[in-house]
Amino acid sequence: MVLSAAGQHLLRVSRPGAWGQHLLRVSRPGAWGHHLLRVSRPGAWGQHLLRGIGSVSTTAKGFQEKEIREKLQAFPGGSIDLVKQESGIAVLTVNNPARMNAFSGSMMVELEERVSQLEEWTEGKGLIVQGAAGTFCSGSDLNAVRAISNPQDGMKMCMFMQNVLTRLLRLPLLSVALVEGSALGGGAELTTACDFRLMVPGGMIRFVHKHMGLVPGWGGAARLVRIVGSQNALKMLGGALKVDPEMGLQIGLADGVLEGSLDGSGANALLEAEQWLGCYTTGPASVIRAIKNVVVSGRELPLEVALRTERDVFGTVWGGPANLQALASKAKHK
Ligand SMILES: CCC(=O)SCCNC(=O)CCNC(=O)[C@H](O)C(C)(C)COP(=O)(O)OP(=O)(O)OC[C@H]1O[C@@H](n2cnc3c(N)ncnc32)[C@H](O)[C@@H]1OP(=O)(O)O
Repeated sequence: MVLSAAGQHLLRVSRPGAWGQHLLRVSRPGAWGHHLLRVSRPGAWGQHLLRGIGSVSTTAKGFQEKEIREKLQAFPGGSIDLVKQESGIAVLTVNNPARMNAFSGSMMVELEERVSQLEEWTEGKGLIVQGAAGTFCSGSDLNAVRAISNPQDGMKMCMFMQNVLTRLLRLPLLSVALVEGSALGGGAELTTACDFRLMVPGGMIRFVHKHMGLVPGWGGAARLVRIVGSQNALKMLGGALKVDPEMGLQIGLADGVLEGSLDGSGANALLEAEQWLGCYTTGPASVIRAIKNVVVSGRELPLEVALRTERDVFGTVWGGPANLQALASKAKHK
């Protein structure tokens, strides 16, 4: 259900007149340029609203998702692979090693499809996002970038990726970016679309946009400010800083440093990441997903709406199987 009038606070990045003329407005609902924060509301007790709080509107003026999908498909290569595991932790792999896991156009479209699959995965609790072959992701495929370097197409690609990454972050799963090797440009933005970042020694997160004559456009700057604060974000973007694991920990970008691969296959780092994430995903899916939902609403919604959402989510777990079992076991929390 789309939030109704009083609670609707919409963050809109809108465009007056021609493509390329950017105006950043924080505004109220009504006219054009919608980025809607949607929450679903349970009709009755026990009804699960854990589809997450959000599909993002793709109806912003000038943005025809079908059209941009077709355009992106014209730049093939690589894949986005998804493995859903019995443990409730899925692994999403950015797979284009010949181009250091750069995002081709078809990979952008595949990412959207994988996010849709994860939105439908009701048993899921966690997600690890990694790159293939020991490196994370070198951003958008520069061959595709060159071919769609006109402002209209660039803006459409930007909106497509911004929507997809917003949906990724809002999934009712605790998500981790496993950063082995380099996360550059759009790859750095991708790391911020996860709840946590784990870095492997030698790993690097670097917003190289400035050197490309750009700023982040996939939502990476907005998310970065929320993660490390505006001072650090300014330094990272302004200096195109190479953030290694040590600096990552220091500024709060990294949540942990792993030992990393023993054999260069990435297997050990993935195992370590699964163990790390397992500390937070142990327990019933309904509860873990509810935890993510209340945190996302607290982070993204105005307080009044977040409190209402929290009540609604609370209603989905109160008196539920996990709650009743805990009461029956007279659990002590020493
Ligand atoms: C959203 C905005 C954006 O994301 S803009 C894109 C930002 N990213 C970049 O500018 C990355 C540019 N690439 C690099 O700096 C280097 O290739 C990095 C990733 C550091 C790897 O260096 P190095 O280990 O020496 O390998 P290399 O340069 O020989 O690369 C191997 C092959 O991969 C390719 N590659 C790499 N990155 C991209 C990319 N983003 N798009 C397309 N191709 C990429 C290289 O061109 C190279 O290909 P080839 O072997 O020469 O055919």
